[in-house]
Amino acid sequence: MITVGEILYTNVHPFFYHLNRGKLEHQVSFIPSIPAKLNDAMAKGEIDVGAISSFSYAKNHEQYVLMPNLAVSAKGEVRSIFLFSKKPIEELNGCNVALTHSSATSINLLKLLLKRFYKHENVRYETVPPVFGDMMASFDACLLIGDDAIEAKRHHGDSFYVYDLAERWTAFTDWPMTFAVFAMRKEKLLDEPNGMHELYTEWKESRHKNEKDHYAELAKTVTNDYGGTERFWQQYFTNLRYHFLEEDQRGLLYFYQLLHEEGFLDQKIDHLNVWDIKTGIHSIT
Ligand SMILES: C=C(O[C@@H]1C=C(C(=O)O)C=C[C@H]1O)C(=O)O
Repeated sequence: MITVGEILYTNVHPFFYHLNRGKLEHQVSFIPSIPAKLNDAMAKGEIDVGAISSFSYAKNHEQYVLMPNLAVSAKGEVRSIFLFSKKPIEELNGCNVALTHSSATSINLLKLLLKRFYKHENVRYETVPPVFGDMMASFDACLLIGDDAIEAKRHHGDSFYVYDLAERWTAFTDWPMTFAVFAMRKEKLLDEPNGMHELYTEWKESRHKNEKDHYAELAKTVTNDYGGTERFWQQYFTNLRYHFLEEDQRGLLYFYQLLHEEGFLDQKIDHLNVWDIKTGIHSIT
């Protein structure tokens, strides 16, 4: 049996929407949750495979192997990871910032951007539940991700300064940002290569079906479930990068390098361990 983490955010729907759950049922069980919980469960070995925060991969890379060519990345705007602020971002030194408890990558990306590129040495961060009203009642700014961020922007986007973190990252570095990667626990891959292969094929197939109709059907379903317009969701999915191309991988390694330089990541990560279906695990530098 393979235990699979399923992020409860719309941004990973392209991989899950057309999944043939009936076919996988006999060998796979799904655990739906927010990224931070799935990161922890995966680190503890309670989950064997799934999309996790790219930051969490860095922390536990010795235990993990990445599935090739699957990720959630953006070059420029991501449209679902926002810093909402009462002041312009340039003036946040000395301020209090609330961080959503559901993220790992974006909270570290925010800390990195503020320290490295805005030269803010003195920002106080607190991790709290993603409740926009509570966050803005007690803090100068707050970071939300996923559907929480989309909803807050929809309702409060005009009342605050709003910064898209991927847009900021690409503006400063020219690289894409990868928020989620598909990681497997190494020992499970060795035990169940066929089951992993089947899952991998299903995720790719689901993504392919969504790309084929330009996310039209998915956008319709998501609009019914979450509101917004079909046009918004179709553009949202089309804008995201789901193929973890070489440029995405290099951008991710650059992110890890800067995190290490600024003291947000103890380990120096200069390669990614990626599964090659034919030859086993190989290293990308
Ligand atoms: C694109 C997004 O990426 C998500 C952000 C994550 C993080 O910050 O740790 C983790 C998983 C991703 O699904 C989003 O939430 O909007």
